[in-house]
Amino acid sequence: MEMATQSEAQDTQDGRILHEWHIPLDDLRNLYFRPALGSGYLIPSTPPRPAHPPAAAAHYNSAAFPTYGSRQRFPSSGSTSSFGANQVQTHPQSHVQIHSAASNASIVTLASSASPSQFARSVSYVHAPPGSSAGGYDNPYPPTRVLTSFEKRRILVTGGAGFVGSHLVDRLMLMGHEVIVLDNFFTGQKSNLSHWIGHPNFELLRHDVVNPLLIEIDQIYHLACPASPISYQANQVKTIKTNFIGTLNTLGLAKRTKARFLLASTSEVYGDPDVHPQPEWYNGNVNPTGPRACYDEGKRVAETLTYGYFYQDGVDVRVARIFNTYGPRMQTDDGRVVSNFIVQALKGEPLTIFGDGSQTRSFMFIHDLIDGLIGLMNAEPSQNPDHQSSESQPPDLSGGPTSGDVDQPVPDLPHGGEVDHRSDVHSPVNLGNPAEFTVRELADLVAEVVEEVKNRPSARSTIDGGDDGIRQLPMPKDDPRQRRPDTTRARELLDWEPRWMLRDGLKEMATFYWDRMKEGSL
Ligand SMILES: O=C(O)[C@H]1O[C@H](OP(=O)(O)OP(=O)(O)OC[C@H]2O[C@@H](n3ccc(=O)[nH]c3=O)[C@H](O)[C@@H]2O)[C@H](O)[C@@H](O)[C@@H]1O
Repeated sequence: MEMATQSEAQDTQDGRILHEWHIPLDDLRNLYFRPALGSGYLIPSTPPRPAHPPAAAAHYNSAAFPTYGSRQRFPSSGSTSSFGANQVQTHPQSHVQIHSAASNASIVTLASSASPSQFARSVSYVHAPPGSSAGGYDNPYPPTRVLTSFEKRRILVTGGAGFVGSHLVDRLMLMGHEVIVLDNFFTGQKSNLSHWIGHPNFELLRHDVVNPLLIEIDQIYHLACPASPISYQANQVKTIKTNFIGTLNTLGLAKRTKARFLLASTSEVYGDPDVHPQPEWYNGNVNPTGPRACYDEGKRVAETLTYGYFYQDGVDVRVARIFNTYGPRMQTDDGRVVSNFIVQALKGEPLTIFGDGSQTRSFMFIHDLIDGLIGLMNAEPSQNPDHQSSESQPPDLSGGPTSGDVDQPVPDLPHGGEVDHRSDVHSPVNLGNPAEFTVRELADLVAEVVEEVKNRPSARSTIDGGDDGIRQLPMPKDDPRQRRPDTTRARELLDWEPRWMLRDGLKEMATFYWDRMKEGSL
């Protein structure tokens, strides 16, 4: 495919270092260009009855029931499933046996009570997305790297079932790490991660970060918080609580376990900026009482807490300020502009432009963001004395870091001037694509790309809502007029630059939604 060729060529031709987190694009695509569990349908089927059903509940186990441990044919799905390689052992008296099976199928057997007669009434479901074969692989999981115990990290991703979180989890799993996902499923979805469920390196916890959690962990990516304006404004108090109490709890966990902590902050900390493009030293222009304040101020206090734990307790912290990001797995009703426009264009509906469409944003494709996040988490301060600039020397901190784990305290970010960022891994880092577009330009590009994806002569001509297929709606309050990251720091510190052009990323995302439309789930 055109995009794969381009991206792969960039990997090898732009002269930049390939890190262990640069996974081949096709391996990543395998995880989202397929029907997710949860987007298909359930096919009832009847498992073969055992020749000699056990007489008592205590004998209900996988040894007594060959169904659970051997190859089995499910006539209704017409395919052969192999569950032996991926058996889940539950307590013998458990009412539910769950077998993660092939990459796109699983069986859930409900034995409503432990008696032979009731077993006869038990029902099995093969979960088979349309067009899939239910099972068929001995190892149902995508191949992951094998790491030594020295290299392998136990990594917590809060909000790991969401759009950004699930792509991060994919990458960390493919890299061979052990990943624990924590999500309250307010905006996250289990189907984003269904391909990992049952994998020995993977654990999914339904847990809200506003409650403390006691686990052992090496690294924490703290992503938990709805990011779309309609989601975070739906319950403003909860949004603030998530950012404040949730971050407090997660930092407490980092402190106790001495884990490295990365906060997913946001470009929204700059508010409606009066400095353009936005460098990290810019302190922003946020309305503390407006409708966006719960998120903007929530993330600002999350940053403040992060540096409180850094200075006071020596927690090894990283802060990524993430600019507008898009890609496959964004929920279709997410409400953000890219998902709205693509879904509207695919459905032949008018694209809803808020205001006159002259406001600007800089859109980053999800794979670029994940490169940046993992790069930042693993960045170490440069040991090269040439890189130790005076600005990045530790300021005089009475009562500064108390732990020897921390390499350098956060300097005050200098306003302009010559700075060498390579020695300062702790200060905030902008992650965004500096290519800036008006919302109107985005609408035009989306219409073109969707036309290509649908392979129709003119998608735009099929969009209702006036001559140009646009419906103009009022501008939301406090909506930033312009936004573009200054990415100098990310480039110098992480050797990171976005590689995905907007057109290519939009095509990838439109193809993802188009597949969902064809399978009937959109
Ligand atoms: O996508 C993101 O990463 C960011 O999305 C939002 O920030 P915002 O820039 O307001 O994102 P959108 O809701 O996608 O809006 C972008 C622009 O498009 C406009 N828009 C949005 C939706 C739509 O249907 N039409 C439309 O014109 C909005 O008014 C805004 O000017 C969140 O507040 C951020 O936390 C998040 O980081």
